[in-house]
Amino acid sequence: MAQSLQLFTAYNRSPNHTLPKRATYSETKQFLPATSSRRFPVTVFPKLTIQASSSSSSSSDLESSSSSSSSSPVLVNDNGTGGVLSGATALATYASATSTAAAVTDSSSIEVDSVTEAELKENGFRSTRRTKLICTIGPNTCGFDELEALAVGGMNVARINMCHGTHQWHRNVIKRVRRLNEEKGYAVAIMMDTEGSEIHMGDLGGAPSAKAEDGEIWTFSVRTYESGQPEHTINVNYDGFAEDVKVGDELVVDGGMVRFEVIEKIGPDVKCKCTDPGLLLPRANLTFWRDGSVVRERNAMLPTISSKDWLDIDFGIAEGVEFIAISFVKSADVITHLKSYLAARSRDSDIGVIAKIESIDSLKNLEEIILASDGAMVARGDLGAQIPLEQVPSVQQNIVQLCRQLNKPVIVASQLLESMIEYPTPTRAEVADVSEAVRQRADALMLSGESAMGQYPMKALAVLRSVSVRIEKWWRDEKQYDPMELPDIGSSHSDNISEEICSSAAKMANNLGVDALFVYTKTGHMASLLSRCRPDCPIFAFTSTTSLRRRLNLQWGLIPFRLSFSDDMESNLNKTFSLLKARNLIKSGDLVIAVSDMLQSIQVMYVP
Ligand SMILES: Nc1ncnc2c1ncn2[C@@H]1O[C@H](COP(=O)(O)OP(=O)(O)OP(=O)(O)O)[C@@H](O)[C@H]1O
Ligand SMILES: CC(=O)C(=O)O
Ligand SMILES: [K+]
Ligand SMILES: [Mg+2]
Repeated sequence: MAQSLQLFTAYNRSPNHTLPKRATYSETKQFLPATSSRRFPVTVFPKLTIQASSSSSSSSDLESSSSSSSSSPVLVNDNGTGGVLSGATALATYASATSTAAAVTDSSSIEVDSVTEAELKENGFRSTRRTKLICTIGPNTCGFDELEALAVGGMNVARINMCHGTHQWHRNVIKRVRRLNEEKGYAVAIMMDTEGSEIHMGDLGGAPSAKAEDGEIWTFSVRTYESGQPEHTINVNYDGFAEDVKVGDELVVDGGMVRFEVIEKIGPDVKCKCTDPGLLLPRANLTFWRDGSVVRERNAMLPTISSKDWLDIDFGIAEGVEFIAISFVKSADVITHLKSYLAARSRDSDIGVIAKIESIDSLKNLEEIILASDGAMVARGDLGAQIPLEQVPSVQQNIVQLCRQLNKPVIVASQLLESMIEYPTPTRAEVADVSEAVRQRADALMLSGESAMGQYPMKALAVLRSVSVRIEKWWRDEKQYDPMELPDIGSSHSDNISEEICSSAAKMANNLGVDALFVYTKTGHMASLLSRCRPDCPIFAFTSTTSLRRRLNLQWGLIPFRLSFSDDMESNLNKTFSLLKARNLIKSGDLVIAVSDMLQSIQVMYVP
């Protein structure tokens, strides 16, 4: 070790540290001006060299994730001068290049997924993507090949929505993702999203969608239609529906995708006139509005976790999902209740509970809900149906900030690239929206219909990836460090020491321009504390279990590896250096800062 400095006292935190000038990294991706109105962003790629691994290590205990990889826009162009490929071609080329890398690594004893490996080697640590990407899996992405293409394209977490499909369908998706992880070394986590018991439409009698035109009269009814659904009829899942609505109310489908006005009530049937035409999707959410605000009659008393949700949760436990996202959370109690249920039911697994913020009640109790949860999702689809749309951006920013302060991962979801359900390129406004979420340093961005049933799931993911990398690079080049004040959150002195160590390590990493932060963590806590600081270099998180490795894959900037390690940091570091060097993932002279759960210290060293 060329230089090792152990600090047993934490540095003082300064919110406004100045940073030294850093080398700029060559551009890997850029948007060129479009000449036609809809054009896929083009990609300029640096040379990608795949090097054979010269591993001499006998250890079989290191795995790295795709997550990091995720990152990049790395694609292949062997002249390095800016050949232009379409996103899809580029992805395919990259995939084939990296599968060569995978083949090379097969002969060695260290597992590392090909995408991460190729990217770390080619672009260096600093240009790896920090923002994590979640894809909702649906009919267009549930096959093994599609799931693999998503993993290659940077999917860190696969979301399954229990509003749709059977347990068998979801089980097959989970199995395929697990197989992908096992065979290819990815660390794609599974997030199960509950249906919740808010009011929603039925399944449209099996039709994939239905078009509602301006002025058409539709009937919303609690009746279920055994023998086929009459035309322009929608089943509603909430028994009190016809009693609760009034003539003149506005009925809002899916947060405003389609609107109706209630014109007549006939027993259980509610006749409505379409005032804002659009596409009705199966099981879309329904809200009704009166005098400018959302009406919450008896439906406000519906349980957050319905009996169907409990069955789905049992399914999630049995399948060993990493995260359960709870729809329409109203208060912290439900999260606490679920967490104790999970603790009792699944002693050996540690399922993270994500609170979906998508109702007025959840905004009222925001801080206590986030504190009780393991993360939060800004579910803008339903949220935008409950609060005026123009409030959604500021609410998003507040939730993202609060989550970071409370050290909980946060996901920005819904309509990021909505137009890509139908078109191969995003709108400028969508790109701006994605950029803003990245600039806010959300942990993760989520695709919904774009990846579940859209026509261009891989392209939508490629857009998230390239916009993330581009915006992250831009803020690094512009030195736009985020001086967010991070309050102490720990309840014990030892927790506070960990926080101080992580914030000091992150600050040192920025000031010294180190190549990577290393964290050795048994619980993931120190890794999340480093991620919370949003440092300027990637964080290699070493953990001893595969399930924790997958869980860490939701958090900003973490590149999770599985590694068997001991309490002896010196030997952990030497082992890690030799394993990573053998794979050409780091080289002599790289500057690294390391922290761990086991020893309250910060070590700064050059890779020997
Ligand atoms: N498992 C599935 N099977 C069939 N279609 C699906 C599935 N998952 C999603 N979809 C389709 O993709 C669309 C968007 O999916 P998504 O799960 O993101 O819905 P959402 O409305 O954003 O989420 P939520 O229901 O939690 O509010 C759905 O309306 C549905 O048409
Ligand atoms: C994701 C989700 O549930 C929403 O946006 O409503
Ligand atoms: K859901
Ligand atoms: Mg929702």
